[in-house]
Amino acid sequence: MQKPIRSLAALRTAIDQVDSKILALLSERGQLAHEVGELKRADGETHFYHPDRESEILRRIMQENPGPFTDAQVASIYREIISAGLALEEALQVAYLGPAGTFSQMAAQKHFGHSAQFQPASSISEIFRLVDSGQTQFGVVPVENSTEGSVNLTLDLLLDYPLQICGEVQLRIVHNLVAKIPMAQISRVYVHYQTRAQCRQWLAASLPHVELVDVPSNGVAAERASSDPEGAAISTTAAAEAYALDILQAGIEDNPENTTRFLVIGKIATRPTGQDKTSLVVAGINRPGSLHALLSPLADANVSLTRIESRPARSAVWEYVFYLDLLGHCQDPVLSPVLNALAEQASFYRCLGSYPKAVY
Ligand SMILES: C=C(O[C@@H]1C=C(C(=O)O)C=C[C@H]1O)C(=O)O
Repeated sequence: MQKPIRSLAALRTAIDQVDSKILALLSERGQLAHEVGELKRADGETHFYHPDRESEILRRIMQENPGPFTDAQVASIYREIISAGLALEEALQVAYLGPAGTFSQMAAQKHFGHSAQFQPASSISEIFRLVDSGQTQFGVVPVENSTEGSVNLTLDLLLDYPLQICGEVQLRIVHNLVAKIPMAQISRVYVHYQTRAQCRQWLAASLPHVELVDVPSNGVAAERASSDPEGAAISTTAAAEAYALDILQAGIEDNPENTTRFLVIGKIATRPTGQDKTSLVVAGINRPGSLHALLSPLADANVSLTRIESRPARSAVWEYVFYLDLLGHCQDPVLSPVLNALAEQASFYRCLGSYPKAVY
């Protein structure tokens, strides 16, 4: 039998009733989270925030999602609910690479929700300084891009500071040509070097004769374009909005899958969730077969190595350290003895942290 077609007024009444139920449930959830906070305080815990528990919640919600919303949509709604509850218990301060409107800010908001307190930093080094000195509890730093590869400065700073990686965020990076003027009037494009590398083919094909001006961030690119009567920028939609620029062409990145991975740095350790990654820095003795010897405990135990990157050791010329990302948590019964074996083989070993894999 066909469902009777409901009138617009009836549908709106039904939506109002659902909204009231959602609101009552949100309040109930907020009250429960508050009680958890009270328990934690009574137990002498200094942190209310538990990224491991949050990623378990988001994964479960995505698994149970009946539609019509996508998994990413329900996850981001739940992220905001958790973030709002958290803000009532503990003000989380998070440093990101500013100014406002950058991908780092979007990554920070994707991970912590909009209710955290965000502090723009002028450089990646400053983010590490802010977290190390306790001025912010967490920082979000870019570590690799699927088109351009590693952010070397982040890798080096991870070794310089005694901080922990406590999360990762993946963000699809969409670049746009933005300006106040039509395409034909553009003589200059303000662009960050990473962005320029990710849009190289598009720039060569679409704007071959314009001057490309290097700027320190995608946000500054938009700012400069807004005060140049012949200028355009490659920037985010948020920065275009902030500086009243039009989007002349959206999605100009050469690789349609262009994604950046960010790390969350802080001083807390996360417990295993069953869906974790561990990041290490190791060095072998400089002789034939030493990398093979270092990695063989991983291969023997069937541990997945998701990334390996080498960087100059900076202690001696032509010596290297290796950054490894593995699947699993350092406290997992399988991984823990493997890491001990690896540490024994290595001339240098440091675990940068175990953390839940990016959820969406
Ligand atoms: C409520 C808790 O604390 C915080 C808030 C959470 C939530 O709103 O679900 C989840 C993890 C923590 O960041 C908890 O640990 O269960």
